[in-house]
Formats: sequence, structure tokens, C-alpha cells
Amino acid sequence: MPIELVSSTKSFDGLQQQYRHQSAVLDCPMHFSIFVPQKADREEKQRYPVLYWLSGLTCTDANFSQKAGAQRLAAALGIALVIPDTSPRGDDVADDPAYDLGQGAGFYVNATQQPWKQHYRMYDYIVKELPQLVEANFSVSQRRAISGHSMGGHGALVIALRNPERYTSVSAFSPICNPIACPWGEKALGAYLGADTTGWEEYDASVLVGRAETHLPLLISQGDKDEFLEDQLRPEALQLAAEACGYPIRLEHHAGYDHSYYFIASFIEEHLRFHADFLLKNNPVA
Ligand SMILES: N[C@@H](CCC(=O)N[C@@H](CS)C(=O)NCC(=O)O)C(=O)O
Repeated sequence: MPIELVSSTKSFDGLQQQYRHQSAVLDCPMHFSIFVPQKADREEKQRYPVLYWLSGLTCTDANFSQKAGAQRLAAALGIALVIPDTSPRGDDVADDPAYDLGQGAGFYVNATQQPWKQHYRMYDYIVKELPQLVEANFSVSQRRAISGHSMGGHGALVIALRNPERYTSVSAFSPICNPIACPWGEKALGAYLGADTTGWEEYDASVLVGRAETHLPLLISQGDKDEFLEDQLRPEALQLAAEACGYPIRLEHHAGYDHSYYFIASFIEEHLRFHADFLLKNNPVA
């Protein structure tokens, strides 16, 4: 499937680019951003491992690219960054006037309900189609890690917990940890998956952690001044579930930080170094 370059900008010797492609899974044109380092001492055949970043409600591929400040360290470590959009988009794609449903709010699920199911298959897009596309078109390896913020933190946790063989490690900023029991999750999962809540559990990190046979390295950063912490994010539910089943998670609370990209920018270095330990193990680019 061809990809079309939309923009290309040099950053820390690497290239920050945006591409457009026709997604077969989502049945619409999509944009994604990618940062590929250009390490001077890299051997030609060496490929960069990839950190996938899933963004939150209302975001596109631009928010993380422009606000997190991840390129400097990604360039130095030799890690590529892939930043997809948060939902299918377009005039023909179902939408909702609210910010927390429809375009910009795909919740990383495969929808089963009308009017969503034709396009809203972000789970399959992130797990299968996008990595295939990226690995076929760029100098990147099949070593993948995954991270995200809020709705994207939920997506990263769910995707890693369900596909541990595909990722070296997972992390999240302010993730929606227990979507089957919070207003954002109840609304989105109800719309995309229908009223029968049994299917919702496949998309709830606090449930999936108890079913996991493989334990991936897992880091969560959470600000205590986050306006969504109590009602929507529920990290304590994930922590309790993880403790109950012996899944080691590193949950770090940061005093004074809110839900914004200022928080992400403050701790992205810690997350990149966390993933680098696993992404580059036995496979250093430098
Ligand atoms: N209050 C926001 C809720 C959405 C929100 O906070 N989105 C977060 C992710 S859950 C975000 O990253 N926004 C974009 C940004 O800060 O760049 C709104 O109504 O738009």
C-alpha cells in the first residue's frame, strides 16, 4: 500500500515527517507522524527499534510530535517514534458532536455497533496495519514498545497486555485504567461495543492484567493535580488488580502535575530511557 509524504522537517539530525495513506482496516485515508533518527555511526543494515505513541481525546498525530519534546533523546538513543491519529476521519466517517466520542476519540477498539463499525477499528490498525506499513517503508526493526496518554494510555496498556509478544515494554501517562467503570469508558464502550458489557472487558487494563500470562515491563506516570484523576483514570483499580495477581507495575505519582502535555514533556525522558533498556537490549543501534 503506497504512502504519501505530507511534510518533512529536520530535527536533532533526524527527520520528523507526516505521511498520508489509505487504511484498509479503517476504510479511509489516515495520517501518521514518524520521527526517524539519523545516527551518524549507524551501520547501513541496522534498523531502529520503534516506540509507538497513542494520543488522547481530541488529539491528532500532531500533539505529541509538537509538544512532548521527545525527538532530542529519541535521536540520541536511536529510537524511532511512530505517532498515529486517534480515530478514523473524514466526511464519510461517523462522528458525534461531543469531544469524547467519534472522530478524535476512537478508544483503540474494534467497534461492533452501527454507525461505528465500518471505520472504527483502531485496535487492528495499531496492532497490525500500521506496524506492517512502517516496517515495510522505513529503516525500522520489529522491536516495538508502546506508550500513550489518557485514552492513548488506555490503548497502549490494552494493546500490550493482549499482545505481549509484539512489544518489549509498555508505559503510559495518566491512562484511563478501568474504562468499564468510568464515564468516558462507559460512554465510548457502550457506543462502540454495545450494551452487553461482557465484551468491554477485552478493552480494560484492570481486567486484562489479571489474565496476563506474560509480564511486560510496565511504567505509569500520574500527576496528582490531574483534573480527570478521580472520575476517569482510576489508577488505583489497576494497581489493586496487579497486586492481586502478582503483575509487577511501576506506578509513579508526581506531585503538582496536571493532565496536560506539560506533564508529558516533564517525564518523557524517563519513559524513553525506560523503553530504551528493553528496545536496545542485545540490539544496540549505536
Ligand atoms: N477538556 C478537553 C478534554 C480533552 C483533553 O484533555 N485531551 C487531552 C487528552 S485526554 C489532550 O491531550 N488534549 C490535547 C492537548 O493538550 O494538546 C477538551 O474538552 O477538549
